[in-house]
Amino acid sequence: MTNDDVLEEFRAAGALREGHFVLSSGLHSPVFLQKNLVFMRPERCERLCKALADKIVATVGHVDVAVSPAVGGIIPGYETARHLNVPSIYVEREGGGFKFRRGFHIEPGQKVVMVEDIVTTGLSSRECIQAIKDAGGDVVAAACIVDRSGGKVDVGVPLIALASLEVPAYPADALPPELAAIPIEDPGSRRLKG
Ligand SMILES: O=P(O)(O)OC[C@H]1O[C@H](OP(=O)(O)OP(=O)(O)O)[C@H](O)[C@@H]1O
Ligand SMILES: O=C(O)c1cc(=O)[nH]c(=O)[nH]1
Ligand SMILES: [Mg+2]
Repeated sequence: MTNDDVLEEFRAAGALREGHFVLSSGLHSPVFLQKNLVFMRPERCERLCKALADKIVATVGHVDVAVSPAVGGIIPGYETARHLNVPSIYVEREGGGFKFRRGFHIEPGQKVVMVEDIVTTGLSSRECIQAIKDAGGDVVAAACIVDRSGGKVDVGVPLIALASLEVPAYPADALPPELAAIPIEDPGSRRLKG
């Protein structure tokens, strides 16, 4: 799948949103990829994740397990694991950091691919990779559907992105005036309170 093919799945699902969004990292952006509107269609999710699984195998060969960061990573992690024919587990936020819960665990030395939905600064990916390493896993690669950094982020392991885009994102104190004039949406789960 090309970058355009991937973007077309987002466009056709109404998932390429324009406005004023605060991202998981705290950066502000005029564009948001509302991946859930893509993943809610099993056939779209399957096309993207099969292509991602093929790219993972072509890049690093066999892995033992796929691990994703909740919430956004769970569905693409599961679907990618299905095409890799490996188990799919996830970490979730507890007291700020990512933790394995629900009986999920890593066998010592297992080869892990960390599967994210969207990468912007790579912060969530790095946090997830650290949790996998702390649990004894050997993280051979990270993978994502869209890398919004255009290949610039460093997550400490090779990052396999199905599509790579450069999307503008600004610190809160450096907003262009046309963005500052639009009301803010905060669509992610990082700042959700119980
Ligand atoms: O590369 P980063 O700067 O970390 O940004 C990308 C992360 O942001 C989103 O998650 P978010 O924390 O918004 O919650 P969600 O998974 O529930 O959407 C997305 O799912 C990635 O995990
Ligand atoms: O950086 C993010 O939080 C982010 C960006 C994006 O386009 N989509 C998303 O789900 N998260
Ligand atoms: Mg996420």
